[in-house]
Amino acid sequence: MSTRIAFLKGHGTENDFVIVPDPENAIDLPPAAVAAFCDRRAGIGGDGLLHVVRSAAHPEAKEMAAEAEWFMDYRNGDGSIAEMCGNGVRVFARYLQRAGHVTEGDIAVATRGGVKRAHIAKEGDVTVGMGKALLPEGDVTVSVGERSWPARNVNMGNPHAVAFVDDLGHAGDLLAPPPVGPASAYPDGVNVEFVVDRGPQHVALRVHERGAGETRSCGTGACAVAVATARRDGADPAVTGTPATYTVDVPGGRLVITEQIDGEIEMTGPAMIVAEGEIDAQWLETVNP
Ligand SMILES: N[C@@H](CCC[C@H](N)C(=O)O)C(=O)O
Repeated sequence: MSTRIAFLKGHGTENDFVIVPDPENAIDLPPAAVAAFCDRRAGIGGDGLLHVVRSAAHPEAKEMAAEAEWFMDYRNGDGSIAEMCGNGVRVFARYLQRAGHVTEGDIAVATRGGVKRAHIAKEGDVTVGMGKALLPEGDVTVSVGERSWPARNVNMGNPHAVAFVDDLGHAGDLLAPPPVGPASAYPDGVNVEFVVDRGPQHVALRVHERGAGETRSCGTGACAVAVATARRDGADPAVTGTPATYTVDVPGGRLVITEQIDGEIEMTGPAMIVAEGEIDAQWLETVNP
């Protein structure tokens, strides 16, 4: 691993990320190094890591290079790879703007879940086109201790189980991944959202993220929740011919999600960069000798 690595720290509704700019994909980032960077006590700390690479320089993104110059090589805090990260895309767009790679307005970002388009607003919010939700058939159940709930299986590029509960406290401490069944519904693991109503088209959630634990927000999770809640409410924009907008409160703030009549989902919320620095070379040696 190179001995001088610059990093930044950013968050979107307190879903926080270590950002590692590496345009030419020259930095070796094995899972153990990612986990060390994201460690909140012995590292920098983050729910995940945004490896910023030119699409043309990354084997998984080359084919998207004509459409999107930059690839978000997203890693969960435990070092595992995920297909998509909604808050991550917003923070990624904010980073590209801050670094001067793009200006305010519309930009494209390559992700493992395809090319996403983000709009950077003057006021500070970033809106991202999240694509369409898939709602696989089949009953899913989420359990915490003695309680269990039926859940909705929603795929936003990454897998989610959305459970409506009476009280977010019923989700308990969420120190461990809540069991979700049947396991065959989620061969690669799952992100779990617990949801309560707050008012008309307004809900609140808690989330246990695959590869990160309980986090303060999850953008793909908020989209999954908005779609699951809309269907529960009998609102399917493709059928009603009216877009459905839901406000989703997360422990770290608020996201606004709109599903258009063609099924395309847009998510709007804040995205900030909070710090930048350089990884200490000696520490790096202990992480990845
Ligand atoms: N926090 C993210 C989701 C990150 C990936 C997730 N943990 C997974 O493994 O699928 C978001 O904002 O969407």
